[in-house]
Amino acid sequence: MAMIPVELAGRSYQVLVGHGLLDDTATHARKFLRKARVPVVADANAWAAHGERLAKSLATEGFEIAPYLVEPGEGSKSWDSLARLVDWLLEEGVERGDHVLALGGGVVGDLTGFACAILKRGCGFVQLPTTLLAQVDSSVGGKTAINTAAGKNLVGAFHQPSLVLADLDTLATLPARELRAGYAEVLKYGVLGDVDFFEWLEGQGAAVVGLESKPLERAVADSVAAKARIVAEDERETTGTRALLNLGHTFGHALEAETGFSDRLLHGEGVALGMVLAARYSARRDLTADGAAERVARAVVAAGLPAEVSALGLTCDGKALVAHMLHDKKMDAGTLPFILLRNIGEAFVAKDVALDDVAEFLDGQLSIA
Ligand SMILES: NC(=O)c1ccc[n+]([C@@H]2O[C@H](COP(=O)([O-])OP(=O)(O)OC[C@H]3O[C@@H](n4cnc5c(N)ncnc54)[C@H](O)[C@@H]3O)[C@@H](O)[C@H]2O)c1
Ligand SMILES: O=C(O)C(=O)C[C@@H](O)[C@H](O)[C@H](O)COP(=O)(O)O
Ligand SMILES: [Zn+2]
Repeated sequence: MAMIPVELAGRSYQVLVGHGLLDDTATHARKFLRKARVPVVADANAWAAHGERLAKSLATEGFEIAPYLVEPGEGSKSWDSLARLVDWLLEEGVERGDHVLALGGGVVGDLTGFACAILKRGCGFVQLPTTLLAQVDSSVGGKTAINTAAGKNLVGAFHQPSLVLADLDTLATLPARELRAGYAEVLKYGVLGDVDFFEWLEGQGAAVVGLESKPLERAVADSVAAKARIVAEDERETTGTRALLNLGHTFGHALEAETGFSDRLLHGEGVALGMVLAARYSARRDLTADGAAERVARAVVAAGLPAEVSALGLTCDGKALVAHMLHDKKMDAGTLPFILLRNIGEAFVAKDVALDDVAEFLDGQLSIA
């Protein structure tokens, strides 16, 4: 098992990565649970596959679960779901000093985290991530949010969990497409800041997605450690360091919006496409070393992820995608910073990108057969 600290003044916490952790939830989370009845917000699929193990673990320490099931899918990161969940937490009598457990992927983690951020001005929560994406990314770092009609994650809060238990065994029941989507965020850590990790993934990516124990544990633990370092340095994305974690997301979120936040394009797939677009756009501006962009694209394709936006069958043009980008939270006094590459492992924040140039670049990418 790996234990990775997220060091933040006054609210540091541990991320535990390993096998069988869900069976020991009661042991690890005990100090956060003050009442016999424990509210658990769970993705319905994660609950069906792993709820019993969680209930059994809590029962060994005398806890009883109050389950609240969330409908799977991005649609649950909505005002309606948030309102229903907050009402339920209030009915359950959750107090500020209590902790809520969130079992599931990034959708349940983001929704529950946000509900806990605003419930009575903030109660505690523990993340029990059950997707690869949630284990390597969304359960760590305290970004919580819902989507609105205008775009992705537009209403939310920074609210850190008190503990994260990433049980690798839960990934055994995850559909292959979801595993691949989560892998995009793993690859992201290599592309943005660690060429050695990227190279290791070029060799071991298939083993990671194939859930081979050792490579999987290393990939998850190294990803979490990379994220923990960045979050500790720039928790609220104010200095530019944390913005690097947004590599691929400016393009990716626009594609997610254009496809209606639906199963047509999963978040991780949008990130994979977005990373390739960011790399190619960097090449267009002569910023990157020769061949770097296509090397990123090859790593994406090798993992069974989409690398060509033209294959999505979108009918919009580049301008329409750029219009979605105007809602990006990185927007600053009318300028949209982009995360671009000098090389693999060397991402940086570019503040001099002209949006009509991006639209023109995207027109070309949309029509590549
Ligand atoms: N807060 C952050 O820092 C952050 C980081 C990255 C992504 N995100 C957000 O995370 C969301 C995507 O998360 P995700 O990829 O985990 O998707 P998800 O939460 O929708 O889960 C993916 C699918 O897997 C199912 N599932 C979950 N665990 C399972 C299991 N163990 N076995 C079988 N099925 C299981 C779910 O029901 C769902 O159908 C997006 O909304 C994205 O914006 C947030
Ligand atoms: O933690 C971060 O910071 C990230 O940017 C991680 C991303 O993978 C994640 O998708 C995040 O929710 C995107 O942030 P947003 O601020 O663009 O909504
Ligand atoms: Zn992401």
